[in-house]
Amino acid sequence: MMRSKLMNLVPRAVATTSRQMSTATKLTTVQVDDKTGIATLTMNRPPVNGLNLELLRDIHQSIEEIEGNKSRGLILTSSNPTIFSAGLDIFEMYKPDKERIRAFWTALQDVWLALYGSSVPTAAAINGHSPAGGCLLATSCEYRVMLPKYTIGLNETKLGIVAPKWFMSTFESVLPRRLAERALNQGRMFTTEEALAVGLVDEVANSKEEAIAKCAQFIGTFAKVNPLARALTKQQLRAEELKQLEDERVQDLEKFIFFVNQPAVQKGLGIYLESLKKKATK
Ligand SMILES: CC/C=C\C/C=C\C/C=C\CCC/C=C/C(=O)SCCNC(=O)CCNC(=O)[C@H](O)C(C)(C)COP(=O)(O)OP(=O)(O)OC[C@H]1O[C@@H](n2cnc3c(N)ncnc32)[C@H](O)[C@@H]1OP(=O)(O)O
Repeated sequence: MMRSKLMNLVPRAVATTSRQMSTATKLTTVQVDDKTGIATLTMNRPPVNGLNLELLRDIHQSIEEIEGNKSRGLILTSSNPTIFSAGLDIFEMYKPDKERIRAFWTALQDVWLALYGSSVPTAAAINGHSPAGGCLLATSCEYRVMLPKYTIGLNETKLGIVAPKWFMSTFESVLPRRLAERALNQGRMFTTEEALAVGLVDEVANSKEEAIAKCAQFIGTFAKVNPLARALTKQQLRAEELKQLEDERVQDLEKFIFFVNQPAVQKGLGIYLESLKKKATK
């Protein structure tokens, strides 16, 4: 897979406008800035960018498109003004349909393999809350810029569920081990300011536009670096985690199906969904 991605590393021609590359997908858009050659992938599934099967498939398709169109980098962001992504759509896991939940988890694996293993430089413009699966997407990128007064983290234990190993190793690739372990066990959500202090995000910006500009600046730092050497370096650094999931995809899926169907887990998810609804009616 990486071999074919590496074939795409010939720099693209530089023009002066911005083009919408993909409108075929409904829940994501890809906009390539023809001046910088950087693609912005925007998630657009109201109300909270809950990662359901369709959104995950569209994100995957958009990443593949960006890999294929010789973009110089990928910036992941959201069209929602206050939420980057609320993480996995809990309705996919609560009283799940037998076939659909398999497709759902497989699509999540696809997205992570494509994003974490992307051959192009990646950055997240985190323009809102980013719990759980939202945090997974952000930490799969190489750089993070976040807006003030939001939260980010892996809060799974608070929901009575367990973040899979690859969620944890992604988190741990950003945070020091001791801090990552404590935060995972606590299900801790970090405010923007706390996330900056511990290095969970790299910079804070005051608007989405500024966040995207800072992400573009980060991607620009590779302008004078040989793209093949950069991609191979990234690939080697991330190879172990990628290989682990590639090798254990089926077992990972079965473990998820077994775990999520446990009565205690279903009960916990039901209670959590109720608490979200109650919050909305307060
Ligand atoms: C031994 C075991 C070994 C291995 C384990 C194997 C397998 C592991 C098994 C499972 C692992 C799963 C990993 C899970 C990852 C996840 O991502 S779980 C999802 C976690 N997400 C959250 O907890 C976020 C919850 N949402 C919020 O905190 C807030 O909604 C928000 C901060 C994102 C936004 O707040 P507001 O702007 O105030 O919006 P509302 O809260 O009013 O929400 C609007 C609307 O959206 C619904 N909603 C919110 N989040 C979700 C969601 N994640 N899924 C589905 N629906 C969601 C919310 O209920 C509101 O709905 P309505 O009331 O308008 O109908």
